Amino acid sequence: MRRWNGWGEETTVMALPAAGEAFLAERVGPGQRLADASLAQVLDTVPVSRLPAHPLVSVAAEERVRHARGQSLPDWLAMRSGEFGIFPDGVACPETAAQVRELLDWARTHDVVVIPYGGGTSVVGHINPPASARPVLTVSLERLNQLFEIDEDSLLATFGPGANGPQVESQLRAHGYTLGHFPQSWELSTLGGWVASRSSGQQSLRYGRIEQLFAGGTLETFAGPLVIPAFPASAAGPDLRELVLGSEGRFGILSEVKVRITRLAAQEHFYAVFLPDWNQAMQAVRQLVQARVSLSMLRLSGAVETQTQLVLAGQPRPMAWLEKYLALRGAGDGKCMLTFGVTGNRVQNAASLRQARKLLKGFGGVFTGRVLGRKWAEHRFGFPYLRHSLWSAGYVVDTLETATDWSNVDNLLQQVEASLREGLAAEGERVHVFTHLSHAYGEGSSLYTTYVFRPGASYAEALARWQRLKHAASLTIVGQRGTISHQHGVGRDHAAYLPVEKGALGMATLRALSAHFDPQQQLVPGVLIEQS
Ligand SMILES: Cc1cc2nc3c(=O)[nH]c(=O)nc-3n(C[C@H](O)[C@H](O)[C@H](O)COP(=O)(O)OP(=O)(O)OC[C@H]3O[C@@H](n4cnc5c(N)ncnc54)[C@H](O)[C@@H]3O)c2cc1C
Repeated sequence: MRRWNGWGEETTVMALPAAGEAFLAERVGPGQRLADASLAQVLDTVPVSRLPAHPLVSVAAEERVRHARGQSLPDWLAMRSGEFGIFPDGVACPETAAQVRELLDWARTHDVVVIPYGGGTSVVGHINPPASARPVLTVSLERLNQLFEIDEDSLLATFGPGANGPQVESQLRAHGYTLGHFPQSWELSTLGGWVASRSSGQQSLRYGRIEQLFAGGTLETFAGPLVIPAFPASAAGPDLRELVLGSEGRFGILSEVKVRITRLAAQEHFYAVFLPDWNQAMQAVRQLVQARVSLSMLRLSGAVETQTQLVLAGQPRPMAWLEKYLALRGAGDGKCMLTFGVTGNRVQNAASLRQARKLLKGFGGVFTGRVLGRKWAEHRFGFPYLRHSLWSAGYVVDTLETATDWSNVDNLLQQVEASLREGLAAEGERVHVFTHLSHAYGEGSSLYTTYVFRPGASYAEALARWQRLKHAASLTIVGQRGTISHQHGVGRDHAAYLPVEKGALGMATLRALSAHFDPQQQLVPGVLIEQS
């Protein structure tokens, strides 16, 4: 069963090795454990629903608790402390597009606020019910998860929006296809959520971001259904898919999603290479993508992330041998690990691997084969579980991400890291910060930063610390030419920083679109566009 107060399946655990705990204690101090609330305690705080009865709407307390929060750090603290504050008044799980329509019509009649809910994996406060005088209905698309149609000539597949990663892939793989969209939240996040929040998967280098995969579909809005047909390409004016991508539920509910699919590859392997220092590593990655070497993923860890990963691997002896070997080959202190994948047929993969190895060798890269790459692939969806073991050990972990052009990547990285590292200095606290580049493009790269800190003596203190860190990093990002989000979206947590990026006219355009599709502002108010 899915955890009600954290990530993933209750039975799945990713342990923090003893060496990992010691490593963190050395960097930020001994852990500080806070007591968790029980589900029974939280259920006692759920108020009576304000919604009128409807056959598709459940007002059961547990259902409302389980759909009240996503996976952001404030969500995590709310769930662990039991202080949710606000719950949706009800949860509906439509099974057909017609039921989605029916629920919107009903919400309009009864002046109900509506929150489209995919997998609830948002990390920026997308799906949290707002404080509102109107009742709030969460519409979970989880039962609308089928593959409706597959066009094998055109490589197009039509799904219900609530299909999560495993449901998308298992239904496509049965026919020999893949979508190739693998965000780290793949286990729980959904097609509709990916489109609505402009998601990026780990293998976007081969398959593209969701923008490239989303071919069309239907958005049910308060102004009626917006049907977007799929074309291989079109010059028929502005592309309406762009209205839906990143709309974060503000314009309507996706009830059907058409995606571009790919035949399953014959072969796929992941490899690890260590580069002597950050500068050479970054140049190597830039050249790999600009030379269009055909890789399916790459992830370049900075020196601190590399060191942290080797400790968290929990195998001190083999890692010590590896480090000795790498140092002998010129990748000592300051080394950076690059993990990359090749996907295709044997001939294509052999050629790509040869090209990549040759280029990386020119930057002092030490090739270590497939072992670490295989480990990455095995655990690629497992790392989010580490938040639990870190929490039990008394540490808070969160991540943030951005993207910028190559000429600014290093500057932005250094500044974001510094803003986090020094963010709690006034109260004498240290923050362990590390970064990787996860999605590289010809013109620039995404930056994905993880930070670990101690919660302090109370939940309120933990939240205040996070707010300070998040605000400092967000100001740095928008002030230094980064986007406020490369893949997590805007939600509530980034909404205040969005105007810097979009400008006054851009924000006015978004507001006008929202008013057009949702005149009474019933769809996730406060998300994407701050309430005035
Ligand atoms: C551990 C972890 C790892 C993550 N890794 C990645 C990653 O690698 N790449 C990445 O891109 N993101 C990642 N995320 C963020 C998150 O998974 C994505 O934003 C994802 O796209 C959200 O999908 P969801 O189905 O869970 O949507 P939800 O969280 O349920 O909703 C997100 C937004 O989409 C809207 N929405 C959902 N479904 C619909 C619909 N059918 N119609 C209209 N609007 C809808 C909601 O109203 C909300 O505004 C990660 C999150 C976690 C917790």
